[in-house]
Amino acid sequence: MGPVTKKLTCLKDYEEAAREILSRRPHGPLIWQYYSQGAGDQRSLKENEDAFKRLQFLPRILVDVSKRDQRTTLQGQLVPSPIGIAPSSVHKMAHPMGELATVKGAAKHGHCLVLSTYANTSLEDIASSSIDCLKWFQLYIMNDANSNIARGFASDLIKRAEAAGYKALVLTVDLPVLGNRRVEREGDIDNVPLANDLPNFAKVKSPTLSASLIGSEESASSPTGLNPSVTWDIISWMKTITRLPIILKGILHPEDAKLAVKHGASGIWISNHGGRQLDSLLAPIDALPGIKEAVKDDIELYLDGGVRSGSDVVKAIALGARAVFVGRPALWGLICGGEDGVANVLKILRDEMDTAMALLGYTSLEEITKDCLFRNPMFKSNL
Ligand SMILES: Cc1cc2nc3c(=O)[nH]c(=O)nc-3n(C[C@H](O)[C@H](O)[C@H](O)COP(=O)(O)O)c2cc1C
Ligand SMILES: CCCCCCC(=O)C(=O)O
Repeated sequence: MGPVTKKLTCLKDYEEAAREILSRRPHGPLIWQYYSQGAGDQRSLKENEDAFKRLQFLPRILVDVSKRDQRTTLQGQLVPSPIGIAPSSVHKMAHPMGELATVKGAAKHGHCLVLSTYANTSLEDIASSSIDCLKWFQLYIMNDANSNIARGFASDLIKRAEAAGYKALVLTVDLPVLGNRRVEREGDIDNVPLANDLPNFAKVKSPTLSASLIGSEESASSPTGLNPSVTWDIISWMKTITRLPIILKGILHPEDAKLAVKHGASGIWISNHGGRQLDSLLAPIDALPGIKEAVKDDIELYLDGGVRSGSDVVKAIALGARAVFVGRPALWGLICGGEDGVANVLKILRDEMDTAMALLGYTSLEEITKDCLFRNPMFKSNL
C-alpha cells in the first residue's frame, strides 16, 4: 500500500486516492472494479449522486446556531451522529486488517457499523474486539443444495449475532438474484486472494461471491447462493428466532414500505444497493419522499446510495430519513488509511454536516425539515 501524500479533504479526494493506491497493487484494478462497479450501464450508480445534486437548499438566517448537535437514536440506541457504515463485503481486499479496521474507524466517534454476512472477519471477532460502537448485522437468506431456504444456516447466524451483542438485524431484500455485474458474472473476482474467505459461513462451506450465478454442488446443509423464493413470511419466521429489531434493506416502493410496517419490521432501509442490482432503478433520495408519505412516522427510515457530503446527509434528514449510511466511501477510507482513513471519512461528513446545519439555521436534527429545500417552480417535484 503506497503512502498517500496529498491531504485528503473531501470524499472525492478519498475516492481518487483509493483508486490510485489500488492501481499499484496486485489484483488492485480488479478489486477497484468490484468495489466501484454498478450494474449494467451504471446509470443508477451515477443517478444516486446526481439526484442529491439536483436538490438545492433555501436557508434561514439570524438564528442562534452557536451550539449544534447531531445526536439521534437508532432503534432506541443513542448515537452521536446519524451517519453509519453500510454493510459491504470482503474488507481485507481493501486493507489487511479488514473489517476490524473498519469497526475501529467507526468507533472512534461512535458511528453505527453494519457488518456484512460476506465479511472477511467473523461476526464474533468483531463483537469480541471490545470496540465500542453500535453494531448491526446484515443477513442474506441463502439456498440450501435443494434450492430451499437454508433455514438452519439463517437461524444459526441470527442466534450467533444476537449472542454476540449485535443490536439489530438488517435483512437485505433487494438481492433475490445478483444484478448484472461484470466481475462476478465473469467469475474474475473469485481469483482475488481473500475474496472467498468468508468466516461467517463458519462450519459450512461458503459459496463464492459469484456462486448465485455459477451454481454449486455442496452438501444439503451448506448454503449455495441466494434464495430467490423469499417472501414477506420470512419476517414472522425470523421473529420466532430472535427478539432483535428487523430492518429491511433495499426498499424503494411506498407500497413495500407499508407492507414492511404491516409485517412488523422495525426499520426500512431505502436503497438500490448502491446501483449494483437493477440498472435504472430510481435513486434512494428520490424514493424517500414517497415512502415518508406512505408510512409517516410509523417506522424509522434509513437511506444509502450516493451520499458523498455532509450536505447530502442534511438533505436526507430533511426528507424524513432518521440516518444515512455510506458504502463505498468507507472502503475508500479503508484503502487509503485503514482505521484512521475510515474515521477521517466519517469526520469529513460530520464536519460538513455541521457546517451545513449552521448555514441553514439548524441546531439539532429534530429541527431539520423539508423547509430547507428549494422547490424549483421550473421542475415538477415530489418534495
Ligand atoms: C463492494 C460492495 C459490497 C457490498 N456488499 C454488501 C453486502 O454484503 N450486503 C449488503 O446488504 N449490501 C452490500 N453492499 C451495498 C451497500 O450496503 C450499500 O447499499 C451501498 O454501497 C450504498 O451506496 P454507496 O456505496 O453509494 O454509499 C455492497 C456495496 C459495495 C460497494
Ligand atoms: C452471492 C451474492 C454475494 C453478494 C455479496 C456482496 C454484495 O452484496 C455486493 O453488492 O457485492
